[in-house]
Amino acid sequence: MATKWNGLSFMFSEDSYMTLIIILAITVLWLLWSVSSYFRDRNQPPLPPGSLGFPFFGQTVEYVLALRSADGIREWFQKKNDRYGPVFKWRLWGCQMVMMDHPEGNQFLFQNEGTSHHIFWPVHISNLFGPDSLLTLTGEHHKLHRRYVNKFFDHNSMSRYLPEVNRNAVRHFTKLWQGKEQVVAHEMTDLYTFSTICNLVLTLEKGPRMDKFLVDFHVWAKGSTYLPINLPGFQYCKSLKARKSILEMLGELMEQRRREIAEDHVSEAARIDILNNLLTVPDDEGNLLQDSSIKDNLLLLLIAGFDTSSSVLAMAIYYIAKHPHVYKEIVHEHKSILEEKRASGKDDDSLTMENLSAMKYTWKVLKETVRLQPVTAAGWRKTVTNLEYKGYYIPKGWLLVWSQSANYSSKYFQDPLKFDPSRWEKSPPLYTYLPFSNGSHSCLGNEFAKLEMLVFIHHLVKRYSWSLIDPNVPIIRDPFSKTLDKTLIAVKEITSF
Ligand code: HEM
Repeated sequence: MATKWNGLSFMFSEDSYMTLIIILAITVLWLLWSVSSYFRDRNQPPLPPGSLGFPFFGQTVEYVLALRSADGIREWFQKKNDRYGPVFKWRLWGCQMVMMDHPEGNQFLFQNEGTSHHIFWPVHISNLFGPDSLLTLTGEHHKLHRRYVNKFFDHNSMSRYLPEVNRNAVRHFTKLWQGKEQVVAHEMTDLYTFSTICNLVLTLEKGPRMDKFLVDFHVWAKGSTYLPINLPGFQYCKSLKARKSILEMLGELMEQRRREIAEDHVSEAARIDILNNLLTVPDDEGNLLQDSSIKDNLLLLLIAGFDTSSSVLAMAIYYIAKHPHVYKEIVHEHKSILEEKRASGKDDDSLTMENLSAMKYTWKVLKETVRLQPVTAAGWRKTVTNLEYKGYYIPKGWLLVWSQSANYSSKYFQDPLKFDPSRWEKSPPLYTYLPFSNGSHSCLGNEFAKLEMLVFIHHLVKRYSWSLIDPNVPIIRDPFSKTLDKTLIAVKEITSF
């Protein structure tokens, strides 16, 4: 009885009144929210069709699995498109998203960037890039930083970088390909693009430091496509550790360069590299970037300029081998360039910007490669206001998604799964083909990527013919496209070209 009395007295104690008030307040708030959303729903257009799936996870698992191959991701988008139409909602890593259509949706997304929406990355990905990276910055901060870094990627800069990229390519083939009968081409393109970007960004020569960098970058890159579990043994945790190790090395290189600048000992090549520019050239407001910002952006340039171009080059080698008429046409183009050079008295390995401009067919081959094997399958922006698009309501905080799925649509590309560089004689409608994205976060290094890829193909075609060891090898994504055998090829040296 005493216990029962004690229990009742507890029920009517001060604490219990507080509990009752909190429960009542929550109930009233919930009722208010329900009533307001009832009226809001009646007055507002509907949400886009589609399914958000399970709370938090939504379609995360199926999407991450689909990302493992270009076919997988193409089929995933196609399935959704067939079921719901080109604009649909879904959920990834706890974020509600709306897929935009082609080309109007993409145009809307890129043209209104910074007003109704801005760049967004899930926390686990922005932690890999860092808070000061161009890829994660938004608004005025991004504009200022981008304008600044862009100075080092304009057309004039390209002609300054060309001789060094060319020297690096020649060195690459002389040191790593000579005397070989078989080559793992993707490993080679990794080494080429990595040494090229290390040269451009840091003037870092081949050696133990570059080898350690390369290992860390491979580990880092995988982090974005695995479950973000930061526990020992999990890929994501390894990728964060790799980031830390890369930043430490960048810190050491910055200190070393600062000493060289102070002692006026900077080499000719290093004077034009990105590190030197970031350490010495002030921005429009007369300031130098802070160290954390320099490190995040050096890391971004190294990562953005390495795996991406390497994957495109390795896949181009694969497609060229599979299409002998494409190989023939490329050979013809590069022979003509060399004949012209010889006619003007130049018979060496040097290349000019004019020579690169003459590589029109090679560029079509690379464009066609990246159409079928895009580097980025999709990207997103976060809405900062409620939106209405094509009769649908998109709430503030949801994500808008642009994708490369138009690359596989017969609406824009005839026989879309066929590798056909000649299709690039005509351009597709604006905002359908977006290999380098668009808008304020579009690829900053696209001109450089074009330059280094054309240089590589030129020296490859001049020196070797090649064939695939396994023409039926499957293509996967990890995180970028590659064949399962990393494009294993048999190579034959060409004695006169
Ligand atoms: C074939 C090679 C490449 C492809 C296909 C490619 C593609 C892309 C794409 C699609 C984006 C935008 C992502 C988005 O909008 O969400 C991007 C951003 C970026 N890329 Fe590239 N990229 C390539 C090579 C390079 C190279 C060589 C560099 C550097 C030298 C580079 C530097 C950057 C940077 C700095 C950004 C971020 C720009 C910003 O957020 O303001 N990329 N790239």
